[in-house]
Amino acid sequence: MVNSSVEFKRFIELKEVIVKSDGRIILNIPHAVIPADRICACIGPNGAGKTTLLKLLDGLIKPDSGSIAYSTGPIKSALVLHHTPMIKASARVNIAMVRDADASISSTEIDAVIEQIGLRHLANSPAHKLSAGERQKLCLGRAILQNPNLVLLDEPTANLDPNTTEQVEEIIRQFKVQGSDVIFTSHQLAQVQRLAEYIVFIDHGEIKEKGPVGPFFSDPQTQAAQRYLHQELLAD
Ligand SMILES: Nc1ncnc2c1ncn2[C@@H]1O[C@H](COP(=O)(O)OP(=O)(O)OP(=O)(O)O)[C@@H](O)[C@H]1O
Repeated sequence: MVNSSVEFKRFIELKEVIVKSDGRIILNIPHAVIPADRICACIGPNGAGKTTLLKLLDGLIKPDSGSIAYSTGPIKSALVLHHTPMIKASARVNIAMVRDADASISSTEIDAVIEQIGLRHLANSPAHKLSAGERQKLCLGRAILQNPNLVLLDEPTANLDPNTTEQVEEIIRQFKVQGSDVIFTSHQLAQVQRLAEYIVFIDHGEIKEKGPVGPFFSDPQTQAAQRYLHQELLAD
């Protein structure tokens, strides 16, 4: 397993991390270095602990024990989860809610982001009536406006059609271009191969394998990863 931080310009180091829920260990990471300087995909079976890892990296949850440190020191992250609730107001108002945390965000910036995510024609429509794909774009727009060092995306294109998936993938690439590091989860292996440069494979709350995308797909080292890839490819 590649575990050296030397090869990464920016990375996140987890040490002796344990996360429990109702007394059950749901994440157990004795030591891991996750690169932040390249688009990283966190994959693994349902219930493996991927979302929990994203929440942990965001600081939304704290580990029961252990530490998480960013090589650059404290950073600003933005987490985009599934099914983010919308308030009963326009898409624009929902996007502009990021001002609650950062009043310096201007109307011009908000308009530019609405344009970037392709929602200009829906800016005044009620956000709670948006489709799943439009809603996801809105959430990504909020994340863009937060100008994070690290953006964490939980299954960003789950249930989206191919065209919307492509649009959302382009928004994700733009995060990188605009200087945000990206870690996302996905069950879509073709997407992972399109977008990611590095894989973190989680199974039963443990990082079983990690490394560059190509070797992971062509020659997975652990039985767990081999089994997962085999099953997912059958499901595709
Ligand atoms: N708030 C919670 N309370 C109780 N258990 C939780 C909670 N959040 C997660 N879990 C449990 O932790 C485990 C890991 O969940 P997590 O959502 O991180 O998995 P995942 O890999 O993202 O799964 P999926 O691919 O299905 O989204 C699961 O067994 C889940 O039931």
